[in-house]
Amino acid sequence: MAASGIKVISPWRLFRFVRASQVFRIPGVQLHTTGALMGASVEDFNNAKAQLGTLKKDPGNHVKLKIYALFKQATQGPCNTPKPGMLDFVNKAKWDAWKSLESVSQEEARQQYVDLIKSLVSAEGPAVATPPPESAQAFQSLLVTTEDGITTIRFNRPEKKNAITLDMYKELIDALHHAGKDDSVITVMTGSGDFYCSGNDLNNFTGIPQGGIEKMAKDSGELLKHYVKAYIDFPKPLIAVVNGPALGVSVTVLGLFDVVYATESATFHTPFSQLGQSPEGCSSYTFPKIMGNAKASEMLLFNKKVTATEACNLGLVTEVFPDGSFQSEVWTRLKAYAKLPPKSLALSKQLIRSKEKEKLHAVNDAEVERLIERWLSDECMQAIMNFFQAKPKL
Ligand SMILES: CCCCC/C=C/CC(=O)SCCNC(=O)CCNC(=O)[C@H](O)C(C)(C)COP(=O)(O)OP(=O)(O)OC[C@H]1O[C@@H](n2cnc3c(N)ncnc32)[C@H](O)[C@@H]1OP(=O)(O)O
Repeated sequence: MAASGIKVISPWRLFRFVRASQVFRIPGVQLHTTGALMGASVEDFNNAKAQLGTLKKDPGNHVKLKIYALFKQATQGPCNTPKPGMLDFVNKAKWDAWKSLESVSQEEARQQYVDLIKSLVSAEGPAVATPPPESAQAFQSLLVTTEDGITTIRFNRPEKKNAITLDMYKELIDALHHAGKDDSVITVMTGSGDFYCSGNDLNNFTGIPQGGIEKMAKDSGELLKHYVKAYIDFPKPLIAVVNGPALGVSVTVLGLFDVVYATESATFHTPFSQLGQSPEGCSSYTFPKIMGNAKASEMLLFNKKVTATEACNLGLVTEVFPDGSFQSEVWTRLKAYAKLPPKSLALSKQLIRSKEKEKLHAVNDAEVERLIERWLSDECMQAIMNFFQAKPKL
């Protein structure tokens, strides 16, 4: 169907509705037939063909078949190709549609084609200027784009190694909610620059706001809970493209992703005890489940930094790619994933997740409760002061 600029999908769905009737009456679309005798010019016909590509709504297979048949009839005259076999549903449906127009002249078919496209365009209402992408409008510290069925959420503070500020947590929650509802098939998280993300921005705990330090800890706890909840409840496949070192909360939530791809030089580090803190992102549950208690304890209690290959052997990372070909190999693969049937993907993910959603929410609540205490502890305050005074690298 390349010539008519349309694609017919799902042989089974097509078979079901085309089998019943070859009469094209299209509900919801009023045909403004200007009369076959007047005849549309070749220019009108070409314009209509171009307009077809601008339709925002999928007109459905029934209409697409009609468009196809009119296009063939207008450009080639009556159907003159052998009838496809009964089991070749798509080609049989197309052939039947074209064949059913054999008594229509080419000129008349051209006019009907033009009228049909006009009707579809006017059914969509007046053209509205496309707003700039939400990323450009709304987000300060993220780059969010949707292309080829993939919504990409990119941490975008490379000068601070993509550390997550309080505002950035809010932006990430918004971006995830939006991605969960948009028409993309998969969602990808990645980082700008040489880091994936250096975790919580330690400045989040340095200013003492009105209401005192207890209120700050409580508010941060609420924010963290919502942040992690956005991952637990995320309805579509969520894929991390770990382009460099990852720290703290950016590592712990990886246990809530469906797939994690990492470049060879990436590292994974959760230095909680070093910072006087405790695990979050449901890692106190997901890490032992993924890698076993002993290995999880090395990471979550004893601050062990693991390489991408080690993280892959532990089951936290799905696959590791050479640094040189990481981006091209991963994005080629993601583009192919985004062509899979979206509903099937989302429903399969939800089946997997639904078994333990309740558990994950309970773990999130418990982790946040513990962290609120930790943030008020001398151990934690001392660790943060040390970072800003001596700037020891983790
Ligand atoms: C709502 C609240 C929820 C809280 C949830 C809790 C989560 C827990 C965690 O996430 S724990 C992990 C916290 N992260 C860290 O402790 C990392 C601290 N940073 C470092 O150790 C190093 O900066 C580094 C190893 C990430 C990178 O070292 P490198 O030498 O390559 O680069 P610089 O140190 O020069 O970094 C460039 C500038 O970026 C600033 N920066 C980097 N990470 C953070 C961070 N997490 N918080 C604050 N600032 C960070 C760094 O200070 C440099 O800034 P400067 O140019 O102004 O000096």
